[in-house]
Amino acid sequence: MSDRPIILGIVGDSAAGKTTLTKGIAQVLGPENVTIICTDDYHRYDRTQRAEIGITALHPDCNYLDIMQQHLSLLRTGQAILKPIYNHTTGTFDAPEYIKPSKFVIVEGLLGYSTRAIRDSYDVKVYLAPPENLRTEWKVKRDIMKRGYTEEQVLAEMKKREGDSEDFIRPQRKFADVVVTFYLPEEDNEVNLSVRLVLRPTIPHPDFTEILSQSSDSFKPAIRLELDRDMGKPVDVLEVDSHATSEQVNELEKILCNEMPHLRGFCSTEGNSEIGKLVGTTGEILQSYPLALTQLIIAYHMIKAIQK
Ligand SMILES: Nc1ncnc2c1ncn2[C@@H]1O[C@H](COP(=O)(O)OP(=O)(O)O)[C@@H](O)[C@H]1O
Ligand SMILES: O=C(COP(=O)(O)O)[C@H](O)[C@H](O)COP(=O)(O)O
Repeated sequence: MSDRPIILGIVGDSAAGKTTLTKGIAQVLGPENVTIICTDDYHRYDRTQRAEIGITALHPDCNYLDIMQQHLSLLRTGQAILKPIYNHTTGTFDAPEYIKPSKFVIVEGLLGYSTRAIRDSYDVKVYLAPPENLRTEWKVKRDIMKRGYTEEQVLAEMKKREGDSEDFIRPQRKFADVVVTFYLPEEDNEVNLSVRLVLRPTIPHPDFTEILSQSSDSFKPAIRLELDRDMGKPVDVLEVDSHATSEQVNELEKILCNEMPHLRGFCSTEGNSEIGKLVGTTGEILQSYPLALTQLIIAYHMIKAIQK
């Protein structure tokens, strides 16, 4: 059993869904067992300074990556840090906060896999890659509702950031153990999101062969495991369609929960009504099976890491 904190990285561009997934995983692991760190706190410049210099928050030079790395090393050995705080409302920094790591630490942000030393700090690495049109929709709505911007301002900022997204954010995908893509299926009238999980062989995934055997060329179940390539390398891909039924979801949950008794309370067979819930872009509460299964699979890896 590991007696140091287990560290999960969640990386992706702005409004890719990092905070939403982080909260969902913390709920499965028990919020009292989880310390959440947002790496926006390691911005080197405040909003006014960034505008003056003409640099975006996505550029490595705009962040104290060295201090982030020091802090992750300390957290990994169970030591406390004095973490800066970037305030998204004011665009400036608040007084730093003292943080002692809990059993699990989730580190979410823009540049979490950009150096070798930082990457080596994690037990599990997740990258969020929604299609760009969906991310734009999420960012516009979220930044209007929560961060006080207008639609024009958000779109102009995204345009300004595009070069840095391409150069510094997206290349980090290749370092992830799991790449998560929520997307809107093409079928007419579909409003719920499906998920595509790229499972790299960098960590041992649950045994999904039972699911693999159910697929065939002529029959495409709502939950399926496929072999594919991602960034040129062979990977397993677990697809969960938005229209998967609760019975189909339960089958997958059983695979996870039989191996990991701690997760049992979160399998919907046991009737947990909270898993997969999220706050939508207009503040509405939604519930998604694809999100619930994503939360469970990542929580599975965190608990597995603690057992090592
Ligand atoms: N899995 C999801 N399903 C539906 N909507 C989502 C999902 N993830 C994120 N969103 C929406 O996108 C918005 C931005 O997500 P958020 O988690 O704040 O992104 P990030 O932390 O990466 O900036 C959220 O306000 C939420 O409404
Ligand atoms: O891109 C992000 C990261 O946050 P998230 O991933 O949660 O979107 C923020 O916009 C910057 O940290 C600061 O920018 P601003 O000047 O808008 O505060």
